[in-house]
Amino acid sequence: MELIDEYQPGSFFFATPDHTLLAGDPRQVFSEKDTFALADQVSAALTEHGGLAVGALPYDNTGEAHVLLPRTALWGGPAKPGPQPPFLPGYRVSNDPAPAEYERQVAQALPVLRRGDLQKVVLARTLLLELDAPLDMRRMLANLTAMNTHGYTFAAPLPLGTTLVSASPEMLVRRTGSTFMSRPLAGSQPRGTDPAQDRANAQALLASKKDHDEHRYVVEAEVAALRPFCRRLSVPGAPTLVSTPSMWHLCTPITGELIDPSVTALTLAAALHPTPAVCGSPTPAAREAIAQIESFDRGFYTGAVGWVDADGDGEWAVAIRSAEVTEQSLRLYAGAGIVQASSPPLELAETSAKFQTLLRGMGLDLTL
Ligand SMILES: C=C(O[C@H]1C=CC=C(C(=O)O)[C@@H]1O)C(=O)O
Repeated sequence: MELIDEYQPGSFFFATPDHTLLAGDPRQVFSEKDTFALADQVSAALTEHGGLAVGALPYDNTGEAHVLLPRTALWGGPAKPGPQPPFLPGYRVSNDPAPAEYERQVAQALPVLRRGDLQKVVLARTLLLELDAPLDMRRMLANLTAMNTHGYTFAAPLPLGTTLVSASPEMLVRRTGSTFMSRPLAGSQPRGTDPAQDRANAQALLASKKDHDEHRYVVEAEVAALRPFCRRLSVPGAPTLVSTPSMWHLCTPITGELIDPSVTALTLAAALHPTPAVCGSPTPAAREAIAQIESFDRGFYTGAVGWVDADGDGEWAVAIRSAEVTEQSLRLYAGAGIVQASSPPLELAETSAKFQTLLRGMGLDLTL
């Protein structure tokens, strides 16, 4: 019996390569916008009630969080559902912004990057799938989990009754006792269609100065955010390659030991979020550029989803490769880090490749 079989709309589902968590029936909901204050409120409630808290942080610190204290929380081993037979009803697809408009938005950021006020900005686009009949979320989650054995697959309930579904490859932070880990990703190439092309794409990524620049800003920002909490911080000198079924990425696994072991996983997530993997560098200028250039509200896309327990342990994933799902629609999101050397058509292609994670999870073979 898989925990995923117990999934009901409104449940919180969080699968990692190590375990599966299914939680529901909230006794309390926290919506505090200031994530450090949120972390303190959640810790106080966990001290009183025990157990754990689960939920989602939005991308922007002007949006409300949605963190719950569930009455029920079931843990299982790694989820191993089989791939599902086709389950998607008929659908219509539309882009927001249109692909040419996204290229124009990337081009709009380039002069600002060249002036040097901004080193990197992550710009996103969305794809709306309107369905002819209700979506079977449980089968979609099962299919995503089956295809995404090395990353996170989650479904987090959101304030207005929608659900954030994701097959994210990126760990924001995992705390176990006084030690923690973060695995920032930035710098990407699509997987190749044959083994030779796939290897060539991986080698091109390893050799790309533009992608190493994109990656370096994330590592530098994470180190600056984490150092005040750390007795020891270990950061490899160069990133390594990691892959998902759709993408290659550059990854730097950062580990550390806390000075104060009462600092929780949620406080560490608050300190890190939003990293330049989803926002940019420096953060205030990137935030401003995103607000000016992007034409939609990110909501919980590029936020963080995870759990924290009464001991302060927990794990938070970056909410990318995600979609906001209603009963009969999915809005998929994909972004790309833009730096001085970016080219609008290549960034458009990168976001199209990133959409494939969820599209394939739905059993769709769509050329974008
Ligand atoms: C913002 C996204 O990906 C981030 C994570 C990995 C690689 C990225 C990149 O190479 O641009 C992005 O920083 C997304 O998938 O929507």
